[in-house]
Amino acid sequence: MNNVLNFGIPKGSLENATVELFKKAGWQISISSRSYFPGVDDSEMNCKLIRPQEMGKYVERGTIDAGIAGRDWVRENEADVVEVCEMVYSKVSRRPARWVLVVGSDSKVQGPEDLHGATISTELVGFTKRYFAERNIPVNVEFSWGATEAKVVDGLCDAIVEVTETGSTIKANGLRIVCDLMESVPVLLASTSAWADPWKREKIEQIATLLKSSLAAEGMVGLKMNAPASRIEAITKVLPSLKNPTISHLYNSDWLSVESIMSEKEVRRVVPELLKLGAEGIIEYPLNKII
Ligand SMILES: Nc1ncnc2c1ncn2[C@@H]1O[C@H](COP(=O)(O)OP(=O)(O)OP(=O)(O)O)[C@@H](O)[C@H]1O
Ligand SMILES: O=P(O)(O)OC[C@H]1O[C@H](OP(=O)(O)OP(=O)(O)O)[C@H](O)[C@@H]1O
Ligand SMILES: [Mg+2]
Repeated sequence: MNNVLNFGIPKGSLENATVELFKKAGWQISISSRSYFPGVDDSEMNCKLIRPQEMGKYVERGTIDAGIAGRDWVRENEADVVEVCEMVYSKVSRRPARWVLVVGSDSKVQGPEDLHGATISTELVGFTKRYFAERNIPVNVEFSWGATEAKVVDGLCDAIVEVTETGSTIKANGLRIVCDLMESVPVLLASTSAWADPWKREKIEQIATLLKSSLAAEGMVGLKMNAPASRIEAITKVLPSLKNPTISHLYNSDWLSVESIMSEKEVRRVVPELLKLGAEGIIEYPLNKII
């Protein structure tokens, strides 16, 4: 029988971004409506959609070998799992999600200490309780099933602890962020038993490497050009690179070929300088992965 890795894809906010990232990494995951068992074009993998709030629990038990979930929920559940790597992406951006303390715009609260005796509504109850207990601020923390922002608008609570990415929900409800409590990024988790199994560990590491290298390549490009040998010192000085630019000789010529990897944003600054220094035949190409 083939070796198979049981892998959890986070259902909900991180679902589409995770599937897109796997696509860049070389795996086609297809999710059909109402089915919790996505197809994947890898006979060594079985995928299952699991809520990020429960991923840690199932990975800890070994029900699934590995999976991706926000670090916020892994910590909340104090799951005993191996954190293989972190990846910086959220629902719509490549930034961490932020858990923030939020109040109504007319609230006088300026810091957590002003919430002495207050009622705080949140989905992340354990973390919030620990946060205030560590600061000796007595508060009443209530579990929220969602639409949490509405509760502080309505006066159902004094403050909320909520996750934010773009800030649009907080803004749309006219709320104010008091302070940041925690940042969270998706993490690749493995069960201790899968990590101890040489085949599964290698498979998980392969997935981690390819997902991370796909993220690393985003916004990066390669730039290649011909340069007169006499100007090579000046040209390499203006070229950003991962390590050092690659330089090779053009056949039967005293010109050199120079190649370098850089952020796409740097290209518009670098190209005019390269032209002034005598570079010719400049080409820019996209990158799929940086390993
Ligand atoms: N824009 C975002 N909104 C909410 N959670 C996000 C966002 N970006 C990343 N996350 C992460 O996604 C995980 C929460 O996923 P979940 O699917 O529960 O989000 P949700 O939008 O609250 O789901 P639901 O639609 O069921 O309320 C957390 O780990 C959180 O840090
Ligand atoms: O900062 P933003 O980009 O606006 O994203 C954050 C919002 O997205 C999530 O809401 P969700 O869609 O899960 O609704 P819910 O409150 O009903 O869970 C989260 O709970 C915030 O409300
Ligand atoms: Mg939600």
